[in-house]
Amino acid sequence: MSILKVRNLRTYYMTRLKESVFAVDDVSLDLEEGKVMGIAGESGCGKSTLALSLMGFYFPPLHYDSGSIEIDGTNLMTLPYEKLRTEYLGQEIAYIPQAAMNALNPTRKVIKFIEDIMKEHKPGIKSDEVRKIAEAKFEELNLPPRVLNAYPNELSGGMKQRTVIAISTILNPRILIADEPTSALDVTSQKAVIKMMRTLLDKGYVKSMIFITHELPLLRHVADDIMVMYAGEIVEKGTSTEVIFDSIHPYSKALMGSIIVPEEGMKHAALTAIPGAPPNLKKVPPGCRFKDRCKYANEKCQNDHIEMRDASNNRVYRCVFDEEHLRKLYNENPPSPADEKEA
Ligand SMILES: Nc1ncnc2c1ncn2[C@@H]1O[C@H](COP(=O)(O)OP(=O)(O)OP(=O)(O)O)[C@@H](O)[C@H]1O
Repeated sequence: MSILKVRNLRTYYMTRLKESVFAVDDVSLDLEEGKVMGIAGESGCGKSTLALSLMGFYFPPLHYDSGSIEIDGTNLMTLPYEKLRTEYLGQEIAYIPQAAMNALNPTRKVIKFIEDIMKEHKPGIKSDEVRKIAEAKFEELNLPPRVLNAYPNELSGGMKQRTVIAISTILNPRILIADEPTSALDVTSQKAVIKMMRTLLDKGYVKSMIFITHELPLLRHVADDIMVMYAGEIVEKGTSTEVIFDSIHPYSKALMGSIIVPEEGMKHAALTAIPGAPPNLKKVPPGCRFKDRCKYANEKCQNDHIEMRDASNNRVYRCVFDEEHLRKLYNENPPSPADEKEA
């Protein structure tokens, strides 16, 4: 069953020079109950903007253009912001922004952040009741209760990030959107964060999750399904195993080839940089947005807007070539470092 249903969402930044930057362009997705959806793409592809847009955070310079965001059939875009804030945000859908752990006010104890959230949503709740709920939740999540009395800068990076996740999910939101929750952490802390996020799902505190990262391979341990984003658009959707080990779109392939730390099952893959940079979204080029970096691009890729197309196993991707042709291209001319297209 789909908890979150997004259709043809378009959102944009209006710059001071009155230029529109469509950072989320015609994005559709279905988030199923019990599932983790990974969103991967290079920096600047629109992942964080998608997260902000899903939360209804339309504050200048970010604006809504068109499309729908439905939770259980209610289109969030039709709700007054106050209703969205009090009835949906934090309870139905919660968001952990990038680098949230470094944004905690260092002069307040952890329990105070939890009190603020709980008192906002349950006016009249007593402080000792908040503490009881927080202690029980922290125990379930394997966080020592002493953390509640700590100041943020008394915690290690990994512990601080797990604490931020515990604070953000104190109201048991059905959908959790985590933006790069493991970046800037060492491998051990990354694993602890991922384990905790799995615990939140397994224990039913959170029903579904969106996990945003620029490290596509990391999603192998986290996500059930993956969407790859490029220049504001989704370019491929499939199960985690399919997208990681058998990607169809040339960009997903390139992203997988550019991993720095080879992991189990990928150790023999050649390391390739993706030449060039994503296009400037102020002036989106016609045709395929990846064409200038794609070694397989030809004249078909130059002009028309490229639509999503179906592939085997209910997968979808955005390319002029059909799946069979792409696989043939990969066989004949593998995406290898030796013949990278010049930027
Ligand atoms: N305040 C802003 N005003 C104008 N353009 C913006 C603004 N914030 C982001 N953008 C542009 O929107 C596009 C998408 O940015 P976004 O931060 O969503 O990408 P991202 O994939 O999350 O990257 P990162 O991983 O670096 O956060 C980029 O082209 C970026 O330059």
